[in-house]
Amino acid sequence: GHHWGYGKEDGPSSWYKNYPVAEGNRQSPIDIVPNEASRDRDLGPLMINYDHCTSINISNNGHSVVVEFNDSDDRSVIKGGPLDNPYRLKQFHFHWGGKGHEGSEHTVSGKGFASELHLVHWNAVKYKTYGEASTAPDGLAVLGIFLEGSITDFKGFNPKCLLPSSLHFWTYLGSLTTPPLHESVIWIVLKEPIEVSEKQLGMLRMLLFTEEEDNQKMRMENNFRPPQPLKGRRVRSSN
Ligand SMILES: CCN[C@H]1CN(CCOCC)S(=O)(=O)c2sc(S(N)(=O)=O)cc21
Ligand SMILES: [Zn+2]
Repeated sequence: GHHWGYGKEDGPSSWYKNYPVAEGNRQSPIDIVPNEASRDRDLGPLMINYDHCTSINISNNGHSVVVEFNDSDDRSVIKGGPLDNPYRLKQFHFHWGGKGHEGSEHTVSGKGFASELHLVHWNAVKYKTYGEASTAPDGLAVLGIFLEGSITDFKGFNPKCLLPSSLHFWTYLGSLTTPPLHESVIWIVLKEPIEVSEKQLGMLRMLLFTEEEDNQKMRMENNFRPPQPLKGRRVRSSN
């Protein structure tokens, strides 16, 4: 398929050439401005159940580090909040920068975080396969969690213990933040960041881009798309 990346030639500002939806009306990420978000009474609490999540593998897909889960049943689901159905956990991955407060995809009043964790879920009630859901306007729900650098521990990759204490969130209708940029994502961004140690962030930064076919190695960092135009969308806030 079309090769894309985060470099000068193949990065976010050139994705529109092969993926015209990059200039669509519900692109992600966005800059979230808290006092412009509307508090919505009928946004119920988010319900996250990862107790029996079963990870299958961890891989470097050349764009991020991805942990895949068994999504053959409803054992790991997210529901409530803006969602009309339970959405099944499929994978999680990270976006990060080379230093400091650059690296997250969403920003809050222009402020970025060192990294952003995306837990990707799909609507298995309405769609038969993940692929089908990934192109439907209500097919995916991605939970975004900001990571900021400080010296604490985070215990491995069990998503349950990657969640902050508060599940207060912002939500809006958006897209995948990488090609194919499908406008199929209900975004749920938690307000409270989790803290990871510089050591862990360093580990993320150490990951190399490794593409089987091309042998030149690029450092995998700054794998984030900048905020996209809101185009009149409403951002809602949980109570
Ligand atoms: C590098 C490609 N990243 C894609 C791969 N998938 C999309 C295509 O799937 C078709 C079956 S995905 O649904 O796993 C997904 S979610 C996000 S993000 N950053 O918006 O959370 C990007 C991507
Ligand atoms: Zn992502």
